[in-house]
Amino acid sequence: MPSLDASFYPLISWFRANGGTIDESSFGLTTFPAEEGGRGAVALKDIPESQTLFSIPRALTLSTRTSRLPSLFGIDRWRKAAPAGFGLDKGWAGLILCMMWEEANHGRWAAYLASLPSRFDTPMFWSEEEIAELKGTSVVEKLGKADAEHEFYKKLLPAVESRKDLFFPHHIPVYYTLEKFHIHGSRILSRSFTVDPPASGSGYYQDEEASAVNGSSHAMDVDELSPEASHEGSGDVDVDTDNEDEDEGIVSMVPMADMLNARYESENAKLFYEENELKMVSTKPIKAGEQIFNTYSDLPNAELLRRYGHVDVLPLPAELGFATLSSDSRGNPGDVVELRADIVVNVAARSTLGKQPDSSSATNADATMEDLKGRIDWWLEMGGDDVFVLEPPASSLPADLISLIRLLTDDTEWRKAQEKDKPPKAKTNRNTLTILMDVLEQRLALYNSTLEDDEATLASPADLPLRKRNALVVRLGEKRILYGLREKISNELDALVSKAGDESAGGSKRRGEGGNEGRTKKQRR
Ligand SMILES: C[S@@+](CC[C@H](N)C(=O)[O-])C[C@H]1O[C@@H](n2cnc3c(N)ncnc32)[C@H](O)[C@@H]1O
Repeated sequence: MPSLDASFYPLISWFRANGGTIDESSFGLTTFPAEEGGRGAVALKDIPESQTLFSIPRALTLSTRTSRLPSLFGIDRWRKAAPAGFGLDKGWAGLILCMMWEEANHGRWAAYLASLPSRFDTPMFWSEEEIAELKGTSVVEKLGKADAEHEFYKKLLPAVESRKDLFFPHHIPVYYTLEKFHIHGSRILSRSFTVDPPASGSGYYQDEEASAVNGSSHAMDVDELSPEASHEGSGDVDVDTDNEDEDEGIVSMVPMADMLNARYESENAKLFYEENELKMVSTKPIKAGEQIFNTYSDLPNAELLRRYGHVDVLPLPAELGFATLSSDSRGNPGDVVELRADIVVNVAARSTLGKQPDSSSATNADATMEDLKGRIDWWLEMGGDDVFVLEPPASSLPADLISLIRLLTDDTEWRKAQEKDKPPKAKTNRNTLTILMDVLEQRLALYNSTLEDDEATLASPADLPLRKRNALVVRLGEKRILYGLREKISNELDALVSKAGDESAGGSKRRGEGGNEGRTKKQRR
């Protein structure tokens, strides 16, 4: 069993002194090896299902509702957009400012904030060279570093500078810096929960008197637990979390609940809420010595890395169809690949031009692009997506991707779609599959390395730094899906070709199975 670590005592004693309760005979904090999450929670004895491991008074969660700052600042100026106010109830700037202020003034959450990490392995903190390792993955586009800096300079700093009585000038270079903004933002991204308000609707912004009351637990005897508070897996720095509505869930830091690590399909505890407190409850029996996990909805590695700074590496079930060239087939079974529609449009344009007698003419190219632009605008107007999610090969291909390919490459389908006001059905034929193969090649071309390269690097990981290794694991997972899909589509094409051969030998050729394009053999990346 992992040893219990005295470094957790300040957090635990602060938690208990402020009304938190812990079943200390069952629940302990400890430090696991880094690849198992580092600091985390452990079962000290066999725990049955539905046992409360600890409880947190709502008043001890840290949010713009529980911090005194918004009411001291003035709710109107906090909420109103510039120039009348600072729009601090939108996004995470308000919560970040509360965290900065509580830290600067050694407020109620000082011991909790001091216990949180200040160093992160999320790509937000990576160097350019490290970020380059992620080229081709969806992580790069979603970093949101520029948006975060904009929030800091345009919203948070002006609010700070407007109130010298609340934000002392000598605190500014220490607590209200861009670096601190990123640190608190990353703490929110990796640890916060969205907590619904109590049914009574009380406790919106705290006034001074209310928050002066220590957050003692008014434990209620409630047999039935309400739905769980959701882990803030969904939030982004740039997501608009409009907290105007008092019924809406609010992004909150939840001490103790955020000490639990996550692992694919390993969740054994969940956070539930009652009127006055939140409770972490076991959702299955946990054996003494096992880690207690609260998992954020089995995310793919790209998202785990972007939000939390870690990746899951587990055996990949063969039936999911991930391609592997080596004997080591480990990764995250929940991986997916994002595919942008512009790749599909470019491949469709090439295919259309290729069929024209004078494919090199600039006039033809312009006309083709103009036509495709009309089709894609129509697609978006009809609510079509501009990013598709490719799942492991055992799952079916996204129906909307097939539909878009038909819309872009088949004039009859395009005409029918407009007549019926409905995108084409997701039926595959030789033409769609050939285009899909090309799309997969183009998607693979976005990476700097091949599956072979990555597997070879991972096979000799001796001095692979953690960030490089995590980037490689993300790339590898995505490529294993793309290679697997390419194999699957190639087999489907082969089957169609031989079926068409048989039928033409037998004299009957089915409609729709004999596109003009021959199948082009691509060089494997
Ligand atoms: C909610 S906190 C859990 C407590 C955290 N381990 C700590 O030391 O404070 C989430 C963070 O823990 C780490 N983590 C969680 N699950 C992990 C896992 N399976 N492998 C590696 N790190 C993990 C990541 O750094 C993540 O951002």
